[in-house]
Amino acid sequence: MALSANFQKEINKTVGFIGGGRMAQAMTNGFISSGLVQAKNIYVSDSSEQMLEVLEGIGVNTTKDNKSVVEKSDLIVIAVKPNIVSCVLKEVAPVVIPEKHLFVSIAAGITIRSIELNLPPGTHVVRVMPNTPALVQAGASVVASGSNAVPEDLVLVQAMLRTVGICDECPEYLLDAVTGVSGSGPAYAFAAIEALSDGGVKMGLPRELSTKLAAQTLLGAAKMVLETGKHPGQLKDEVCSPAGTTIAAMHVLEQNGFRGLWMDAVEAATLRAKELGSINQ
Ligand SMILES: NC(=O)C1=CN([C@@H]2O[C@H](COP(=O)(O)OP(=O)(O)OC[C@H]3O[C@@H](n4cnc5c(N)ncnc54)[C@H](OP(=O)(O)O)[C@@H]3O)[C@@H](O)[C@H]2O)C=CC1
Ligand SMILES: O=C(O)[C@@H]1CCC=N1
Repeated sequence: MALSANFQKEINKTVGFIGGGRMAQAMTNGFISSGLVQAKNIYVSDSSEQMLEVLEGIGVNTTKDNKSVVEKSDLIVIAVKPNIVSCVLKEVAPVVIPEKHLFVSIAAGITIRSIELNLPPGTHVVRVMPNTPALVQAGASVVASGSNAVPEDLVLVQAMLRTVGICDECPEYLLDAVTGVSGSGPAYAFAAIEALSDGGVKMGLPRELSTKLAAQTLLGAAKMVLETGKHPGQLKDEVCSPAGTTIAAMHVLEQNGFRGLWMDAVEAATLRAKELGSINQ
């Protein structure tokens, strides 16, 4: 399985983003650099002047007018915070043409049902949980189909997301758990890299070297899991020499609840996604 995406043929669609923050920028940069969509065919709206300036630097079309993004786009990504999704959908609903537009929501926790209820009947909706490594074409996304979406919609959205990483499909009820693993997961990995680097600095390594070694080590380990198909436990065993250095370190990690901590973290993020869905109908 490929860790990162390949260059793709350009799609003949205009793509809109409502909300031009961190995730929209990761996706637009990924789409443009993979050759999937030209910057001139991307329309982004954001309420922040500062954000619009950053987006102009990428070369995409920018505006403060959410409705004009819908009018100019075939596919519209809803990339605002979960608590304002319904407000934004109500605002643009009058200009939505159900036979033309495909709505793609990346908002954590927000259900397809609540999105569909805020749009004209029959509007095609796909819900996605992406992650920020899309910026460097090493993203992980999972898609779930709305009740009016047709197979071609899912094929299109998956093809787009595969230009910025891997993309799988699952039933919607699993998307909150996906959020807990891969949506929020980059933050856990960044914290792990920082902590590994701190350990190196504590033992005398210069910071720059220590961070580089920590990041490359997580990247290499992740590549081995994806490319060898071996169970991560087996790969871990292959590093642990009898009475060696690694098993001594693993003992410390296990004594301090390392695995339980990561599982608790995924559970907390999943439950928070469910909560966001129930309070933002
Ligand atoms: N960041 C991540 O790693 C991931 C995020 N997501 C989801 O993506 C969505 C966006 O997250 P993220 O990119 O981090 O958020 P950001 O806050 O970085 O971006 C959202 C942007 O939308 C702007 N905005 C606020 N109100 C409006 C409005 N009415 N119309 C247009 N734009 C508006 C915000 O401006 P202002 O700041 O001025 O309010 C901000 O610039 C969320 O729903 C999140 O759950 C999903 C996967 C991963
Ligand atoms: O923290 C959040 O709510 C968003 C969703 C997944 C990653 N970031």
